[in-house]
Amino acid sequence: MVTRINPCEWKPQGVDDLEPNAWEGLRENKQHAAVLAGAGAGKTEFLAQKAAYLLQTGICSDPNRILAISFKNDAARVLKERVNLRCAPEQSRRFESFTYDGFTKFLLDRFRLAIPEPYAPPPDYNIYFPNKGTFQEFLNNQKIRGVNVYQLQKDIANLPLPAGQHNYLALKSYWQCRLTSDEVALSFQMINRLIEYLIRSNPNIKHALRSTYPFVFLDEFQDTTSPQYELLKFIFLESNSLITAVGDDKQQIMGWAGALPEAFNVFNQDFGAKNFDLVSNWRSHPELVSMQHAIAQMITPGLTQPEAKNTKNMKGDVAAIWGYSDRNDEIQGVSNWISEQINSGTKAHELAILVRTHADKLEVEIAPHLLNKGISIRNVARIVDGIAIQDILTEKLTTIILPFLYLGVLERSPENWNRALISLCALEGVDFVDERAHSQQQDRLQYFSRLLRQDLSNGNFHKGRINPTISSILAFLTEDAIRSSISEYKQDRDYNRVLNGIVSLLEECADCSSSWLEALDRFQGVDQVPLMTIHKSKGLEFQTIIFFGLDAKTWWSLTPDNPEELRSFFVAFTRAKQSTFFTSCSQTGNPVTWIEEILTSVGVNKLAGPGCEN
Ligand SMILES: Nc1ncnc2c1ncn2[C@@H]1O[C@H](COP(=O)(O)OP(=O)(O)OP(=O)(O)O)[C@@H](O)[C@H]1O
Repeated sequence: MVTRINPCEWKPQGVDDLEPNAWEGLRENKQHAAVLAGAGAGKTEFLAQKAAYLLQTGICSDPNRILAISFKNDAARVLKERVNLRCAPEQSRRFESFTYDGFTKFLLDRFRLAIPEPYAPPPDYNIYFPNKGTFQEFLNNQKIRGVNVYQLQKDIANLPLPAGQHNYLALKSYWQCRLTSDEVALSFQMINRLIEYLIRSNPNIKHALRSTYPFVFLDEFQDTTSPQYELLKFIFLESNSLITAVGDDKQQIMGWAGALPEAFNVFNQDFGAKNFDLVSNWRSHPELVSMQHAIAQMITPGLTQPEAKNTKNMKGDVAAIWGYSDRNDEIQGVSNWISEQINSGTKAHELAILVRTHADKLEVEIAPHLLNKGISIRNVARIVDGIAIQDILTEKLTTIILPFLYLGVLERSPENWNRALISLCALEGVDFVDERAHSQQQDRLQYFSRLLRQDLSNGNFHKGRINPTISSILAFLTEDAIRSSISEYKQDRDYNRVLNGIVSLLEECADCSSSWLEALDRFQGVDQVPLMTIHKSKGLEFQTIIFFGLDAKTWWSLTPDNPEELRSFFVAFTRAKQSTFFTSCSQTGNPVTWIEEILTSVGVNKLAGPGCEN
């Protein structure tokens, strides 16, 4: 039996301390809480600590669970991992971390048959991502005239089912076509509506959710869409479940995708939440924090500057706009600068290149220059065998397989051992209080990792070994157990897509490595310069950020009256722990003068870019 910690004696793990407001927010378990904080304030860390607090003290006791909903797959995975590593397995298995779409899909797969007819989709439904063209095509095919495509798109996402009650033929017909076609495909917006209908029609499901999850965490709350928020409100308002919403209004960058305006105000009004403002910045050092604050003030005037907790550990400029007049000079100059940084000891994966859009175009331009210097770049959005690298890395199947591969390569690796054992016990349904069953699984793991080490000995380094080794891991864990416990993998197509992606990416990495360890590290992006769009960089952090293309053509919409774009700029700026650089090339576009002026006023100067100083 795991011993409970007295709440007064509980201490945070992995960090020395929390700031006073974070402590208060963590201990708040009588009222809903809204934790508002700037970039790098430790919002995600706060949720991981709060989960550990609730589970380890028994405030969230068996069989109750914590439901955590994050915005991105990797945020959901990181949160889950932190809780796994800090809590006993019996506790951490009661922490369920989903993305919003993952949560609604999980409910759909579980309760599909309870959706009133004719809305229950078949078990092998697909997920699809419609765009304007898809809706237009539908209207054309159905010969429906006079319907605005955008309005139809909005109504599908917002109007409750059954569709006929709105006396709106196009909407009803859209649902009918989708649900009766040979291959049923649903968007996540449609799944949201189906779940709302499911719960409205089955009050017992609502009660079950309320009693299963007395604690609900919402990360990056500022980007929750209206239908997502309405569904959560419908399930949890006026229940005993306590919601902790964390976020930062200044980082709302999903307005175009329907993010709820004034999300925190709406939440406060509906739920009467108590507010906790975090005032530290643990990520960046004081000079960078002051610079970031100038932009934060433009988004929300009157803000107090956060207290920077990180220290500066580098010489030279911490931020600058690097001016170029020629695109080749820009690419060459930045490549040389990156190479110098790596030669002086910076890890390649700590130097990230961000772009507003079209990471693939920049990859084509810059990758050969870096490769000439022995540096690899990783475009996290690149598709490998039908799936983006960033998605492969955050898939649950990857989190299960990877620790086993490391155990086959490393003689001792306690972290990977723990991760592998947690997966094994969870898949075998081992009760963690059953010490005998637990120790049997340890013996099995020990035996199997010995076999894996024979399989992956370096004399055996050949990419042809990857597929059979992964197959043997899956056979050991049994694919059936994996697929029945992870709702996303119920359908062959989804499961195979991920599995093929993992194998192909690992084979690709083995091609440029000289050992298994190098290939596995490479798979994870170690020693490669990450390249991504700002949207993909959300929630991440790096030592240095180089933002390519601060010019009026690339960033035509960065104007003083477009707050969403300014917030995107702010997100990019705040990813850096030590330094942030922007490139601006007159051959690509004119400078964004107004933002350059603001940056200059806080010490971010425009300089000749590396390589053209003379
Ligand atoms: N109490 C703490 N003590 C020391 N380090 C901390 C603490 N809280 C957070 N950190 C570290 O500070 C960094 C930023 O934390 P985190 O990512 O949780 O911030 P955030 O508020 O979610 O950031 P953002 O919204 O900008 O993505 C991380 O490296 C994290 O490990």
